[in-house]
Amino acid sequence: MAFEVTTDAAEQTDAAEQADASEQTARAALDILRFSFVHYTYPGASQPALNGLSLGVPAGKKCVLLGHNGCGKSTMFLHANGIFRPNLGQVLWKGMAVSYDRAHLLKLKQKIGLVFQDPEQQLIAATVAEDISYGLCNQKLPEDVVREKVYRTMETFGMTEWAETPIHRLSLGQKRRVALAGVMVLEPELLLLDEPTAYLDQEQMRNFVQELDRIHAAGTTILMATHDIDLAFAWADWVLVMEKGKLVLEGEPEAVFSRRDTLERLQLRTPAVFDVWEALPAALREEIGSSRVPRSVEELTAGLRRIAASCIT
Ligand SMILES: Nc1ncnc2c1ncn2[C@@H]1O[C@H](COP(=O)(O)OP(=O)(O)OP(=O)(O)O)[C@@H](O)[C@H]1O
Repeated sequence: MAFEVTTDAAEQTDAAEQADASEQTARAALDILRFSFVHYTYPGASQPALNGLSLGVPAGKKCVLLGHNGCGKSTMFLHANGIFRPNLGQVLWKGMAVSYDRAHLLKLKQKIGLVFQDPEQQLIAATVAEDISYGLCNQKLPEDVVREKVYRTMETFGMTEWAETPIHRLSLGQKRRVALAGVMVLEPELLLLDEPTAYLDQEQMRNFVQELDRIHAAGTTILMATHDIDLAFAWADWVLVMEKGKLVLEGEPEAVFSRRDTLERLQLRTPAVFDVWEALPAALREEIGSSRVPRSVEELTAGLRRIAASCIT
């Protein structure tokens, strides 16, 4: 199901409004993070970056955040873990309004890990091991605990051999992985990733997505901002779409990408596999036998190969 978010009351009947409201209330209880009517304008800017943003991140899901350049995705992330404070409205963590005193913010930053778009913004220490230990040292943990956690994380991320490597010697893909490891070492409950796959090659992208799936399987909710529509469709189980600082559409991937009119208006394309699937004759789709649209070209090709094989035998 996809929910199109409209602020025009005239577009909604009373009954639909009531159904929407109870649906929203029920869903809000399942959200790990919630934005409630958040407004934010950068100092000196003429337009708001967040313009009454209300959205929820459902606990336990793999979520993507889509939207045109400048629609407010990064600004939303900076509000999520308290780096920015709304001019108006509220950010809620597990149903509780975020409190902006130092002690609470420090705790919030452990629970909500943010990986920036540009790893250079995040990596500050001289070597990989030092960088991964940075957040733990800030928590003033005993040295042996820090060492153990850093080693375990480097092992999980397959980077023990880089421990003493200077950060500036790493490739972009490697820097991205170190930045992710530096956030994951703090064991956040929610991981926010700002365009993590931009400029990665196919192999790096596959490895990165596998790492995310492992992180998610271990119990972390993930919200990834991306411009990669095919990745969004293949990976996510919940999709949020923003426009001009507001949420305009949300739902399961198939439902969201069925809203062609809305997506066209937002100048967002549909996933390639979605278009190919819709162009196939209904009989062929039935024969492939999937109860849902295949999530990737590989999945669709596997279905077509199965049919081709059964025709030959
Ligand atoms: N430091 C800043 N000062 C003033 N305006 C800013 C600043 N950072 C962002 N903005 C403006 O705020 C709006 C939202 O920007 P934001 O970076 O959050 O968008 P985005 O959706 O993450 O974009 P992209 O997809 O290009 O990364 C844009 O209009 C942008 O120009």
